[in-house]
Amino acid sequence: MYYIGIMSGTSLDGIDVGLADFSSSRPTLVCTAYLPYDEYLRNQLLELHQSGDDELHRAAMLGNQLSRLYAQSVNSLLKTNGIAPQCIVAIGCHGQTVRHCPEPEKGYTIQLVNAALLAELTHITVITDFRSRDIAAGGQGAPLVPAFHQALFKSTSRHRVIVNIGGISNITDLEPGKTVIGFDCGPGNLLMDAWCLHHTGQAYDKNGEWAASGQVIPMLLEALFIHPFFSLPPPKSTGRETFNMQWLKNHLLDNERPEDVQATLLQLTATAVAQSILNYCPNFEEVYICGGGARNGALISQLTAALFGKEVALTDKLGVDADWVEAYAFAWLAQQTILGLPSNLAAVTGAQGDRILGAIYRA
Ligand SMILES: Nc1ncnc2c1ncn2[C@@H]1O[C@H](COP(=O)(O)OP(=O)(O)OP(=O)(O)O)[C@@H](O)[C@H]1O
Ligand SMILES: CC(=O)N[C@H]1[C@@H]2OC[C@@H](O2)[C@@H](O)[C@@H]1O[C@H](C)C(=O)O
Repeated sequence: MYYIGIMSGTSLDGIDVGLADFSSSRPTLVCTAYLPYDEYLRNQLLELHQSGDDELHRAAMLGNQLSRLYAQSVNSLLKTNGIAPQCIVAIGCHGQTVRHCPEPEKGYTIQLVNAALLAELTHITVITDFRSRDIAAGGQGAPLVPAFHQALFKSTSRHRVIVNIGGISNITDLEPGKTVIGFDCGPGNLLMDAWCLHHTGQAYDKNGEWAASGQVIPMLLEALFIHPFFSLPPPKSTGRETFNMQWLKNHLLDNERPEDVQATLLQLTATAVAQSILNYCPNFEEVYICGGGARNGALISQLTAALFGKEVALTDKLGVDADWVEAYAFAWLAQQTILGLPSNLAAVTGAQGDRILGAIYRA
């Protein structure tokens, strides 16, 4: 029996679907699919990150549209691989984050998805809304993948750090014999993506080549790092509310060369991740990267340099393709919910305790 994980993350690039088998002591990712968002959908989602006219209706319509795309991705993955829907215990569907506000008292987080519709269209049990329970228990509701990193990647002898570089970047510290910690470091790719799109028309800077053609602007880098999120101790999580194009523009003089700004943004991501590791995982031995940022060679070089040349590899080396860790994680989170097991780590999110996450929509 299998589980499916669906992740559509803060990069707003598209939908990752992974089908996993947890039935043996060695879990496997059986097959995967990716469906990119078109520009119109991406822009509609971006607009919903701020208040605007008739936003409840627009949010509901986008939840429906996303769920149809999720269902299409799942159904075609099953068809292509000759797997019947009855073989899937549940789908863990993250949804599309459009607001994340984990502050005490007014805490909430919104991931768009119509899970009822997804269950109808796939005939499979759907689990969603993984973050709300953790927030209700006083936590950040994010990051949630550290529990999965622990389950899959923890070693009894080597001190590993797992780094996810998606729209936002986050780390998980897997020190043998110690409680797992993890938190969001700051921007991953989202500022680089937005700047690149604005100046080159490309959705992202392939392999960081454009950034590598520029020079870091030290004063801009320093100004960006003044944001209090970077020095805030964990638990902490963030999103597009905090790091967005407007925030970047507030720091620009408008006479910078675009490629120099891109180089600075790449350095911002690399340094934010490196500082997080050096400050909170000082005895680390190995760093493994996942998420789309793993495909940015220039970023990985800067990160490696900032970590004084310590070993930095992709999670591929641990047996999981860097592109699929998050979708795999949501399949695992779905299994935790079905088994009635907690899947937040209170030490990571700051919740009052471990909680069973997710809302279940039965097939
Ligand atoms: N070849 C590449 N070169 C440079 N960057 C890349 C490459 N491939 C992907 N990326 C970057 O990775 C991003 C997608 O990453 P990913 O799929 O991990 O994001 P996500 O799921 O939205 O993230 P999260 O939820 O963790 O914030 C793209 O928007 C792009 O910035
Ligand atoms: C609110 C939200 O959607 N947060 C995402 C985002 O993308 C990366 C980082 O910020 C992480 O905190 C989280 O996603 C992953 C899947 C997590 O919860 O671990």
